[in-house]
Amino acid sequence: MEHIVLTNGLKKSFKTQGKTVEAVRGVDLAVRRGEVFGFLGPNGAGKTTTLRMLTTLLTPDAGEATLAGCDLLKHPQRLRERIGYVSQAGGSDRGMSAWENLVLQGRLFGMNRHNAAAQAKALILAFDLEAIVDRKAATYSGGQRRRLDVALGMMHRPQLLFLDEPTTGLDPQNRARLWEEVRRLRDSGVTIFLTTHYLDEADALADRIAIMDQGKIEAEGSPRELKKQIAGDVVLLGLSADGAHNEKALELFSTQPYVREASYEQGHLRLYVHEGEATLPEILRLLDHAQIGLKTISLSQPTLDDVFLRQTGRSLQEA
Ligand SMILES: Nc1ncnc2c1ncn2[C@@H]1O[C@H](COP(=O)(O)OP(=O)(O)OP(=O)(O)O)[C@@H](O)[C@H]1O
Repeated sequence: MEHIVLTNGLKKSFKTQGKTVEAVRGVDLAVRRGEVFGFLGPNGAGKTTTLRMLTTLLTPDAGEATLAGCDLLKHPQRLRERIGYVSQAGGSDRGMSAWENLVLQGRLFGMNRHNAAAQAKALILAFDLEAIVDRKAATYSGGQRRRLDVALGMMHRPQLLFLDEPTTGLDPQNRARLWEEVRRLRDSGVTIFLTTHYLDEADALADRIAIMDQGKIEAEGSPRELKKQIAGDVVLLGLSADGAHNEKALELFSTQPYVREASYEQGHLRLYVHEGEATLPEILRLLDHAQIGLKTISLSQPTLDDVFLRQTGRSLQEA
């Protein structure tokens, strides 16, 4: 298996107002060539700091990395030519049109006028920007501007494209459209390294994901593999009981043979069970018997949030 990104023990701390923040505390990542790699984690987990190190914008305190065949520390310049980076803010100049932005970007990467124009034309078609190509970027909708940002990141034909939260702020339609474009880029051979807050996005788009929390990688694998670790179903019980009852309910269910794991948080008892449908009547019977009131009950397949919850004891949505 060829890896396009391999990191070993990457670390970065910041000192502010006499305090040290360990933003990244020894990160090992392996991204395969040609995949969409989703990088997930709550606010402040260290995703952007990792991304900024990998894209040469920040020097690591320790560790090493190889990207697209280049050593991060020894050959940053060569590495920059092989990767693209689309930051959260995007890279377009709003006073210029899509066409001007793209051609300028190509020229900045050392392309001659002819090559820059040819690549700009191809990207305008690929990202469906024909209708607005001569208008100033300041007049674009959020979705149009994002498409231009990604096109700009692709101008110098990178092998590896970093997208930092590409769909934040987009409406569902534009999100779906960008997902399609990311898939098409992947199908054309580009490796995509994507950070996101959205679990459904990582689930739908990423071939493999890494979940980061508090500066460390907590889990890595395909969404399917990760969810398989939590075999079975998740039953979520909304209890109307008070604190003492909740303790009792947790204790009660923890000892049932069909419950693999039970946890309690914010009024909800979460049970990981082998076969949800078959165990529901038994769960209801037990609650009734113990005289514990029930407000809601739901049965679902495990999500990436359940994976995160299991690793960290917190919900990614809430974190
Ligand atoms: N330049 C800096 N100076 C001081 N602290 C920093 C700096 N950059 C990041 N940090 C801190 O490092 C930690 C990790 O931040 P980082 O931006 O990498 O997280 P993130 O996972 O990208 O979060 P988000 O999803 O909110 O963008 C946070 O505690 C943050 O406050």
